[in-house]
Amino acid sequence: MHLSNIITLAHLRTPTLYKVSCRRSFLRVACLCCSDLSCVVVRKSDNRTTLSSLSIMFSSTRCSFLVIFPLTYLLIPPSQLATSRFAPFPVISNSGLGGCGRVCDARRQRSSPMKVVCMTPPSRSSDRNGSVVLETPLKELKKDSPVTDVDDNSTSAGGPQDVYGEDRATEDQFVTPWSVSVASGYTLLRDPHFNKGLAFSENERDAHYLRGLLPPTVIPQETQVKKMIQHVRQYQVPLQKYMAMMDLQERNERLFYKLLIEHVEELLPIVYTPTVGEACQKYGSIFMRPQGLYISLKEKGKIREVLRNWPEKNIQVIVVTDGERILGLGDLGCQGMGIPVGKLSLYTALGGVRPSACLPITIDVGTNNEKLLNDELYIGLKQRRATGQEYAELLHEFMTAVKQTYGEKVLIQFEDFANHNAFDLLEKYRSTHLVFNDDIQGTASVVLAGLVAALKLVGGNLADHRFLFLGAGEAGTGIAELIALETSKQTNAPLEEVRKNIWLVDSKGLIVSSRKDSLQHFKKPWAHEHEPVNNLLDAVNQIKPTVLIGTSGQGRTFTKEVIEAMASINKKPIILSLSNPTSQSECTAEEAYKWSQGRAIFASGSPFPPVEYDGKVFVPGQSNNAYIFPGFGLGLIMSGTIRVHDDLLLAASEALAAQVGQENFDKGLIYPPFTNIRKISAHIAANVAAKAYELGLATRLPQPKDLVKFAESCMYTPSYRTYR
Ligand SMILES: O=C([O-])CC(=O)C(=O)O
Ligand SMILES: [Mg+2]
Repeated sequence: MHLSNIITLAHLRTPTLYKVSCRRSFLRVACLCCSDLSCVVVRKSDNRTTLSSLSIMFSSTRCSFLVIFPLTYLLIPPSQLATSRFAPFPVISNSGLGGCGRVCDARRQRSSPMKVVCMTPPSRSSDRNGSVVLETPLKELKKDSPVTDVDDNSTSAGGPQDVYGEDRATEDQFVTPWSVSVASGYTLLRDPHFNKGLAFSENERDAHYLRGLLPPTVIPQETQVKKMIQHVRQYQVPLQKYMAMMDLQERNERLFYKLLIEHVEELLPIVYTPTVGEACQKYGSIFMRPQGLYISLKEKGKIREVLRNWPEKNIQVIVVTDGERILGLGDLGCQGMGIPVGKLSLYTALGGVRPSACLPITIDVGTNNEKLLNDELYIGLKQRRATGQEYAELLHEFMTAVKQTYGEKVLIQFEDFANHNAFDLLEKYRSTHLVFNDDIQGTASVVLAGLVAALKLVGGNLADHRFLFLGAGEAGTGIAELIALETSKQTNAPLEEVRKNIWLVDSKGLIVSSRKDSLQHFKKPWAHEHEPVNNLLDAVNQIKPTVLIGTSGQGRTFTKEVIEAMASINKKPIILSLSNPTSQSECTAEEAYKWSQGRAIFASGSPFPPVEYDGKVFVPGQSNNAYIFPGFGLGLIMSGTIRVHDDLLLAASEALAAQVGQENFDKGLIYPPFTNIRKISAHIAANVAAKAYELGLATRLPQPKDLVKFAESCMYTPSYRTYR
């Protein structure tokens, strides 16, 4: 077990319950902050340990921090532990504490930027349960040696202080480079989780050894936000803005999220679609520091170990890609990492999931992108994609390892997998894991919400409309199925019947029954009786849709003729051009409004600026799954939901549609603005959780009375904490 896995830090002076991360029933609690050590063994129940009683025992010490060691760390059997109650713990020398030997003032009550690090994991072996027990060199801890034996100033080699046996090490002995430290001084300034830059107060500068490491001025976070937005705005090129934002995320996480939340409309297109697409394309050359976890074919058989290498243990959401279909840009291999990183930034900024609970993962099984294979700066495996059994085995090991490591309730969001794998993975794991495919299900949910809102502008029910899709992949068939499901619920008509109002065109033309035998399985439900039609324009003229939806990944495919045909059939044609990024959008907002003489109700996957046509300003909506997945995920997490059911997607959709106000409709909008996204996410989360409780899928009991308030109370806010 990795050291950071087994140590939980707690503040002694807060007499409450502490959640501890290990699964053993005995813990040894020791103070590592000062040499004035005490030590107790506590019994933990229900994964919580009462520390209130400990404050009495520690009141004689001057120290305000505890480190809790689970049993495995000390290698003492429970029987022995039970009898060695209050047995002392060997002192770890101040030098071993990396500056933590300073006595902390117990009277100060606030949070502390403390961390425990193991430079490399010690050698380990698996016990029967698959958990790992430390072997050496901690074996050399003299577990029976009383604290009173210890001479704090002793420097003699192999003395009581020499708990790691380092002084006696010779070249042929293995030594583990441990370091246990409070983040302070220079290290604190370079830790993005704790760094506050010039916002460190005078007191904090004194208490955390920051004097002289910062210029003398102290500024509040609000001023830092103002400064940073000016900094980002000075760049003309979106990719430069992206890099400035990533740089900030690496430097000062809370400032990054505060900036993103407060300027969400402006910065979403930078940290997310469309700029993130360009960042993925150029990832090799802009790559500075790794973000997220890379699991390649080289890690086959070792995925649990790879997961353990991630510094955070309490993971709630994983976004994973294999990079084969990044937005509409195709196979970007390992460089697809920008997508999970971007999606998870939105989980935090838009949905309020703690950054430390988010884990971006890229699975690298190679790439079929020749350009990348020949690029010396390519960061991934330089081989063609593994497929078939080899692919399935790696993915299965990954799915199993995730559940073993993080439990049943971790949400795994599949992102930007190619069609065949996306459908197969969702099908295979939906009954055993908490999985969600953003491109199939998230996109479907956001589009359904937009359509339900659009009905207020065009009239009628879903059943009165006729839908035509260009693109019959994940998004196209996912949206089609959710529309059919909702229509069937509203009308009580069988699913097969309502599907007949929904038509799809793929690269070979309209999907019709005569093509059924050669169709991929996910297209078959849409093969209706009709003569073959081999292009979109003819399909529009023959099917006469009221709604045209682009999910083709092909830019400029809604031509002037196509839009004009839609406008000649409908008074208010609904046109959704969903492919991302902007270059792949089926048409631009300007084209949609101009070619329909300002009559189109238009939304797109990537953002477009407002358009002036015939003296009127049209504000295009953004039909992007970013409206759904952060709130949807929050709803699952806060209710402890263990499986995703289609009704949860409908619940998310319904909640989003309900957030479109009259002032939005008046502007022709079918989505609310992103400025209110955290409020919107809280409503989505509440509706999703309510449905999960109704379906018996939620495990967090009892159900909170007011789910919207509960969702809001669960949300992370990026304001700075005050350090004691
Ligand atoms: O990332 C986005 O903007 C939406 C999405 O999931 C995709 O296009 O694959
Ligand atoms: Mg996607």
